[in-house]
Amino acid sequence: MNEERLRQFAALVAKWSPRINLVSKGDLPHIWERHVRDSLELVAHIPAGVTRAIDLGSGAGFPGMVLAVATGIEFTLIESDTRKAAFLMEAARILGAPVRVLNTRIEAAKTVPAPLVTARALAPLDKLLGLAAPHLAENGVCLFPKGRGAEVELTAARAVWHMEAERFASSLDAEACILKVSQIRHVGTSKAAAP
Ligand SMILES: C[S@@+](CC[C@H](N)C(=O)[O-])C[C@H]1O[C@@H](n2cnc3c(N)ncnc32)[C@H](O)[C@@H]1O
Repeated sequence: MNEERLRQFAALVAKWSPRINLVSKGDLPHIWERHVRDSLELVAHIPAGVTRAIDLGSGAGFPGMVLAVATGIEFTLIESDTRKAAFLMEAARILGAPVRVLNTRIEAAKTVPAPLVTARALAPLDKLLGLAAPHLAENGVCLFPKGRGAEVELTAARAVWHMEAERFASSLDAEACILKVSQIRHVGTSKAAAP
C-alpha cells in the first residue's frame, strides 16, 4: 500500500470538496477514517491475479481511486457527474494512478467486462446487480460495501437474481459489511444479463 499517495489523494478531496461537494461538510475532517480506510477494507477480498477492475458511480473516488493507488490494479471509474469526473481525471494525473475515467452513465458506458467490479453507496443490491452485470466478466467478482440493510437487500435481490454471495464483517463498523457476489444470472435466464 502506498500510504503517502493515499494521504495526497485525501488532501486533494479535501481541497476540491468545498467547490464541488465531493464529501459532506461533516466528513471533511474525517476523509481518511470514513472514506479511505473504508475503501481499503476491500483489498483483502480482491481475488488473486486481478489486474483490471471497474468502479461504478465513483463520486470522489471511493473505493475505485483508493484501490487503484493501493494495489496498482488498473481501474476504470464510471461517473456521470462532469465536475466529479473532472476531479477524478485531475487526481489520477497528479497521483500517476492507473485509472481511466468515463464521464458517462453506467448504463451507457462501453467497457471491456472486467474480472472485478466495485461500487459503494450507489444503489440497493437488486438495482446494483443490473448495473454491474454488463461490466462483469464471466467468473468475475463484485465487491460492494454495504450498511445495516445488507441482509434485506440480499433477500430482495434474490427474487430477481441468481447469485453466489458471501458476506464479510467490516473491521471498522459493527453494522457494515462487504458483499462479495459472483455468478450473477437474472432469474428466468440462463446467462448473465441485465433485467
Ligand atoms: C452517493 S455517491 C457515492 C460515491 C462514491 N462511490 C462513494 O462511496 O463515496 C453516488 C455517485 O454515483 C454517481 N451516479 C449515480 N448514478 C449513476 C449512473 N447511473 N451512472 C454513473 N454515475 C452515477 C453520482 O453522480 C454520484 O457521484
